[in-house]
Amino acid sequence: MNALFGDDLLDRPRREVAPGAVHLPGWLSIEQQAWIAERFREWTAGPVPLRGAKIRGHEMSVKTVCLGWHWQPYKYTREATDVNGRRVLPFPDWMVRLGHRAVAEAYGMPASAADLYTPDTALVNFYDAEARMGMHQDRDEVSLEPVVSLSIGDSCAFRFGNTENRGRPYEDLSLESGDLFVFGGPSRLAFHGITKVFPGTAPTGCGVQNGRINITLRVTGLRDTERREPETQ
Ligand SMILES: O=C(O)CCC(=O)C(=O)O
Ligand SMILES: [Fe+2]
Repeated sequence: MNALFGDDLLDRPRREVAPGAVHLPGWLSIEQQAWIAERFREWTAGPVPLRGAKIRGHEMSVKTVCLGWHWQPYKYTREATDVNGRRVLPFPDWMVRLGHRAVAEAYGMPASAADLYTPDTALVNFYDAEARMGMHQDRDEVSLEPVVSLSIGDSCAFRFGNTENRGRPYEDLSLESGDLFVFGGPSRLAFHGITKVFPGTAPTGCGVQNGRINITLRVTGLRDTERREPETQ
């Protein structure tokens, strides 16, 4: 019943968690979630596979595949130089549109203003029941445009902290399948992490039976530096 009539959303209103950080529960419909989960299977088929990035020699428990630009600690490149050297898949147009809508709705902006938000990379994370992500800042981007985060599958405990350090003050909130979380402005460099995934909580029909997909859309602020061949006259 909950999934059908959205009763759970009555207990989970949209909320500004901190200045510039907005949680919109149940933002994606179950059909949109299932459609994105299908795309996830295509992205993981290559050219670059899902992999745990290595941080100071330790492989992350969260597995990631990127679109547009490939992220590795602590840089973005077009080719996955720490995986197989292949260029990552392009950033899809529908994700640019989704990013516009997300920013417009989170900040109550007219759609025309949100059009200026042009994400060019997505980090697509997969969490199994044991995966966690330690407290960190998203700071490998040159741009300080907002980060748009979408969740599909199992629920998790998301810790959203302050911009100074990994410790308190922070708030623990639950991110569930279909939720949108946008953090920008004064919260853009807030520390955040995933402390737990709750197995068996993915709603029927979301396209993920076990585990959690998280997609963060970002603006790298980078430009390709390789010189193009001059056009022949
Ligand atoms: O899984 C999440 O909700 C957060 C992911 C994240 O913080 C990141 O990819 O940098
Ligand atoms: Fe992050």
